[in-house]
Amino acid sequence: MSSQRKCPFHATIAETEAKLVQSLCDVLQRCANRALESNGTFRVGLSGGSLVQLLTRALVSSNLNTKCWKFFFCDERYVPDDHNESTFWAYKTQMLTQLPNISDSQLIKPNTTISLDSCASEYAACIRDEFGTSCPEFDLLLLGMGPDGHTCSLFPEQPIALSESRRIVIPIRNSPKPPPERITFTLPLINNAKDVVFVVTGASKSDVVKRVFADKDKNFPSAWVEPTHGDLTLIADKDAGETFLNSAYQ
Ligand SMILES: O=C(O)[C@H](O)[C@@H](O)[C@H](O)[C@H](O)COP(=O)(O)O
Repeated sequence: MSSQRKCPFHATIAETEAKLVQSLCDVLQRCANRALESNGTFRVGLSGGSLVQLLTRALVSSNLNTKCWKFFFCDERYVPDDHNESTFWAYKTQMLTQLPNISDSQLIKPNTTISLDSCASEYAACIRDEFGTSCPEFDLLLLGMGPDGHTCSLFPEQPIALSESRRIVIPIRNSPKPPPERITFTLPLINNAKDVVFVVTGASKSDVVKRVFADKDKNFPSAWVEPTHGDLTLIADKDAGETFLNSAYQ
């Protein structure tokens, strides 16, 4: 099952990790400049996994001024803030420790001390307040992708989450990847962003990168990411990008 992509699509398959980090720096610079010129704040959505280290490297190696940046979480595990499975905690302990100019208050995190449903709805309200609109438009979303084609906490086994059309953040109760309880951005919020960038590494993802970005195979949640008025970018290392590179794509 494949379909035509309507949004502009860019792909970078980086030969080395240094080049991948440089591509990420370039995206950050472009999106931050645009946001800061137009409204004085750069709002970016983060994902967990390998992105934590890659983004940290990108920011450490660049001289980007992050003073007016705000970081949100495209998904978060429903665990205490200082839990070793918390994505917030990963950024706090791995990124903020290396970037003292970024303060804790620039990480806008979900409240995982309340019920899971409230955590999701409160985070949605927080995002709507931040943007002053019911239809927030992130300047940039940085997404990862699992070998099963999941992104954020939208998993192939959970089609109802994928079909959410009203709420911008929802609770997830049966994530096949632990921990089972999470909150996640939904497609209406993801696809309203100005730029959505997947950062994907590792040979285990080579086939799925091709299935998602070349075949646009909707069996994989990542293939549903298609900004309605923004750009879609894939930044992959050569292991993850190999099968994609060898295929014809448009
Ligand atoms: O909450 C999670 O389980 C992770 O955030 C997860 O969704 C991650 O983003 C992808 O699995 C890609 O992870 P890697 O880049 O580490 O492979």
